[in-house]
Amino acid sequence: MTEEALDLRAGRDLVLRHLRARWPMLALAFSAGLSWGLLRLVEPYLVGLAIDHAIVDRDLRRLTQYVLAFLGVAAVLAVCAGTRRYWAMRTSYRIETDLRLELYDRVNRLSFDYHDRTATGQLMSRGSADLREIQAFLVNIPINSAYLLMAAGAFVLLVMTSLSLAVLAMAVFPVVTWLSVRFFNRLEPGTERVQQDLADVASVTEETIAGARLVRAFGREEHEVGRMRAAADRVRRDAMEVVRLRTVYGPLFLLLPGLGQLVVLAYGGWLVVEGRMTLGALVAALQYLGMLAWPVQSLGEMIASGQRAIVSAARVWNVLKEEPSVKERPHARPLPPGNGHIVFDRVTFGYREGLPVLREFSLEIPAGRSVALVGATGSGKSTVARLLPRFYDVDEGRILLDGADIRTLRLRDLRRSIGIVFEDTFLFSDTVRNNIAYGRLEATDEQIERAAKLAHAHEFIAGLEAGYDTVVGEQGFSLSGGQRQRLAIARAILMEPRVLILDDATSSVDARMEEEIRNALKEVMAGRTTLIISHRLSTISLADQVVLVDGGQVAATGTHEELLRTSRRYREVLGQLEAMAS
Ligand SMILES: Nc1ncnc2c1ncn2[C@@H]1O[C@H](COP(=O)(O)OP(=O)(O)OP(=O)(O)O)[C@@H](O)[C@H]1O
Repeated sequence: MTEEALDLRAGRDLVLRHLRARWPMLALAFSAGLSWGLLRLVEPYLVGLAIDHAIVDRDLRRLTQYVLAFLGVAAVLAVCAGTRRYWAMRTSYRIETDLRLELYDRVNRLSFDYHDRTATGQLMSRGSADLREIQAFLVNIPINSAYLLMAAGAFVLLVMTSLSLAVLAMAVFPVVTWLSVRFFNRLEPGTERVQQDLADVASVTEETIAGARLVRAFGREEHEVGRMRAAADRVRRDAMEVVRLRTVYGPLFLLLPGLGQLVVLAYGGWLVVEGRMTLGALVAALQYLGMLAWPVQSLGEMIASGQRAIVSAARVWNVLKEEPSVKERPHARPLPPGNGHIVFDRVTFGYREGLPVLREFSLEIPAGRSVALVGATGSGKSTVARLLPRFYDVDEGRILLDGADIRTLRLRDLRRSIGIVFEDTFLFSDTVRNNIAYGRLEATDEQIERAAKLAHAHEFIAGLEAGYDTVVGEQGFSLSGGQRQRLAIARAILMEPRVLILDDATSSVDARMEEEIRNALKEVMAGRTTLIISHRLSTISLADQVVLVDGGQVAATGTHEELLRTSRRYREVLGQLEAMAS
């Protein structure tokens, strides 16, 4: 779906930075691995000695000595192999966790505009498939280095045994390496496509699960299954392409080194028969050659796995490098004292450059007063509300809270001072108590209950099967729209915010529920600066003042009755809202 630009160098640097940070573990894995690689070379040497100096000479005492020495080496090898594997695994999982936390920390800090333009499934795939790819490569670094060391040693020993034999036996290896590089160069784009396809499948899955209700409501199950079929088919097709490549090249990789062994057996056998080489040396040479085969043919795979890991790391880097567009200034101030006096001073703002939603928007809300923003759909009401907690920063003009430009304040202070109730209430799979206390974990049971009472939620909570301990949210008890909204109101007011924003907080409930929520709102709004955005007249009428937003500006202000009398546009907009509601 989305093709993103990848900075491979940055991906590599990211992996290196994490390897450096975990160097003690890595050093342990390497030392065990390298000891293993060197010791493996001793085994064929011992076998050669045993044949030439014990078996051929029929000396059983010596044979026993060689067997015991072989056993000793094998035991140390086993310990080294275990230690290498353990520390390689430990390092790779540690780095995967480090990266995952770094990624999650970043995602949690990014501003709204980032989430506006990034598909959730893509982000989820960064945290799963891509991190797995990196881990799979990391775990193989110490292991493959050990194999490479072993192969280099085997090569040297083979040359020392017989130069002509080594040259002949190695003749096939350039072919194997060439094939390997060719294979993995073709494999690489294929596996990259599969990775991207899997991210797309994750996107579709995430959307259909998150939007399950919508899918059912509109009877679009078949369409969604069709969408998944297309995405899943792409994975299958691209994965099969990779399988075809492996089917062709895999047997070649087995066959060619076998030819090398054949050459050694024939030419080396001749050398032994002619008495120009000992039998032990031939057996050792055959074993050295065997040790070379695997590392040489898997060289391409190592390179490809490294490339895949770097592509994945570059994708992860694309998230890590994002800077939140809304940032706290270096010497940000705490919140000044006050009761929530708000000024929008000639604010211009647009989500995209050159497309302003608000144009020189000016509005003053005295502390403790409530204002309802009314306007046609898409006129920018919610945008006004999103600017106050700095979900986005204004392009021009400024917003003052109790006299301070909000950009000079500590972000956390600012956001904690604003309670927001959105149109759809998100509940975590957790208890009612924890959902209410989400913004203030240290709140006592009494405080939570008081907030619930104010929000007219206490009664229904008390009626739930486990009261405040009932688990709600996706995996728990399902609450009605009105109940969810009242939990959201309780959650907002538990923060004792200076400013309360109700963004379409009553839109998803029926008239009777709205009545209940309205009663709750009346109490929590008393004496608190409140910004109401609603399509419902009854909710709008809760506000002291109504502001008509039109063309990105304040078109008129007054009480509901005043505007009804004086503003034709207000009457028009209300007409539209009513038409929509009915
Ligand atoms: N995240 C976003 N990215 C880009 N454009 C956006 C975004 N959110 C809103 N817009 C656009 O900004 C304009 C104002 O949107 P806003 O949500 O503020 O309107 P609203 O008055 O609250 O509408 P409604 O009454 O339908 O909720 C609309 O044209 C909308 O398409």
